[in-house]
Amino acid sequence: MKEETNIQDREVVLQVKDLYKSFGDNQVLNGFNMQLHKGENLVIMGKSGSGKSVMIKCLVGLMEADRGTITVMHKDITKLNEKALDILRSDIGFLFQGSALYDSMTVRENLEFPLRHHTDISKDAKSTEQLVLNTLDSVGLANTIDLMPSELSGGMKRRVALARTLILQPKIMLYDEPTSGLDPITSKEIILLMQDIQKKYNTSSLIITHDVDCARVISDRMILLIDGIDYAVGTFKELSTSNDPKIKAFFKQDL
Ligand SMILES: Nc1ncnc2c1ncn2[C@@H]1O[C@H](COP(=O)(O)OP(=O)(O)OP(=O)(O)O)[C@@H](O)[C@H]1O
Repeated sequence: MKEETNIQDREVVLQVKDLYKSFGDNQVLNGFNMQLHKGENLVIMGKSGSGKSVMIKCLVGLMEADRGTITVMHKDITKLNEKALDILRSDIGFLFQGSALYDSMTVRENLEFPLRHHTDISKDAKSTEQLVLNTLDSVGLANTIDLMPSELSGGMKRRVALARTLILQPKIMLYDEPTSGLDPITSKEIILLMQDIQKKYNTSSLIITHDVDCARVISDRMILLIDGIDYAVGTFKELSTSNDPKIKAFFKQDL
């Protein structure tokens, strides 16, 4: 008997099938497919303008696809009403490029903020404080609880933004360019933190990045979004050693 389950054999928590989206003559997604398995780190790479953000917006219901199906935790999101969609969204955590903190609030208040909309998690002041502290601790920043965002470095802000997302204990994490704008050392710290979090919370993560180093370190599997489709799917090793000119160019280019 095998000791470990193959990722591909695990439950599918997010699935995109045959997704199409165009803007006028600009056919951005042309039948894109994707499957994210439980506990998996799936990286999506694509050149600038290839449709990564469009895909992620369709995923979270911020944009309507022309055609195709999107299933999150076995539910077809196009068939859900707003209330059901809201419940489902609470299972999904986002760390987007611009996930800015609220500048006028302390770190503690920033983390308490999402809890207000999810009273099932926040019970009383004492347990809320403990939850805020524990979550900050998991990003290594428990000592910043009473600081203002202006007192934090760029990397620390990104960590606090991550903690603010984690406090709702999402099952799926969506990271859009988690290392953009950070220096190489801080980027590495964020990547290690993403790995720690995946282990601690057993989340499934979809990571959109241009950062080849980030992809190498974090991905269980990768998808290259080229010409609006899932042009290549495989491990970093498989794709980075491919002889296909389109894939090769991808790994050489500064995207
Ligand atoms: N609301 C919109 N209206 C019209 N065109 C759009 C809209 N949103 C995106 N596009 C177009 O869709 C294409 C893909 O854009 P998208 O933002 O998804 O690229 P991306 O892969 O995320 O790029 P980057 O890595 O630079 O963020 C682009 O040609 C863009 O101009």
